[in-house]
Amino acid sequence: MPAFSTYTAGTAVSKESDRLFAQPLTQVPDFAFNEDVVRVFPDMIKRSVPGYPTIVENLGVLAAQFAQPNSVLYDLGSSLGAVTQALRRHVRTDGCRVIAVDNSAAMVERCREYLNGQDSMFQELLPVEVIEGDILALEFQPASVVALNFTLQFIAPDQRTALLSRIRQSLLPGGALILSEKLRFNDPEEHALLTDLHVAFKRANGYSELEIAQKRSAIENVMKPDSLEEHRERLLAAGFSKVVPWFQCLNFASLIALP
Ligand SMILES: C[S@@+](CC[C@H](N)C(=O)[O-])C[C@H]1O[C@@H](n2cnc3c(N)ncnc32)[C@H](O)[C@@H]1O
Ligand SMILES: O=C(O)C(=O)C[C@]1(C(=O)O)C=C[C@@H](O)C=C1
Repeated sequence: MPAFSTYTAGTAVSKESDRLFAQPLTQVPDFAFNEDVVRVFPDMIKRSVPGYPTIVENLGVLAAQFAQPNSVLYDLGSSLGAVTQALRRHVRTDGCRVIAVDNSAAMVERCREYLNGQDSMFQELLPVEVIEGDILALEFQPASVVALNFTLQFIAPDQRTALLSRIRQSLLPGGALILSEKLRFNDPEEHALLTDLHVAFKRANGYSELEIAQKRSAIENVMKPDSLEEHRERLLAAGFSKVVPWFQCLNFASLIALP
């Protein structure tokens, strides 16, 4: 029986602990957002990403400032819909609707269950459509808020500028892209210090040295972080006019990019 907790507004999400990398593996497979990850994802992301709950909740607060009447709010790489739920808690602008997109069938299936549960319990929530698909192939509608919460780092580096350009073109005046990412640092000492501190964060959250090492090798081929400078340059090259970091905890940060 899966364990459940009431996480947000009465919607039950799995509270199964992440033990995926606890046993020695003869060969560590590349990390994938599959059924096994979906089962433990709320626990995994909270224990792995410093500041994650603060980023998600405040993403809703920021979005409420940029939401324009009768526009779309995108949650790209929505996983189980944590950002979508924060948008629903905070955005009160007339006529807004959320489009959540993820290319993991397992994530999308579970996300729809959570959101349907919310819909049946509460009236007057922003309408949400959950699409199973590749954000690189998405036809964007005019949008006032686009959230990429720890998703761009999983997109092939040579595809990132084109995606951000298409997002920029879809953004309405007064809107914003909110981009959260793991960072790397050009200064080797700064990189080593913040990487060590991130390992200390994981250890303090109950991960063993084996779990930390096996997760690192699972993820290194599929997740390619950029530096803050690379993000800024790429966003400006994609047509954004201003890039404002609003949060950093160790090697994880979130930026506001204005059209
Ligand atoms: C770290 S998770 C995002 C976490 C989520 N935004 C949150 O705040 O809880 C990255 C997600 O991006 C999705 N993803 C990766 N590449 C994608 C793509 N090309 N199109 C759509 N979704 C993608 C993955 O399936 C995964 O669910
Ligand atoms: O850097 C790590 O070790 C991470 O686990 C980071 C990260 C992320 O930033 O998305 C990677 C995959 C998991 O989905 C959760 C967290």
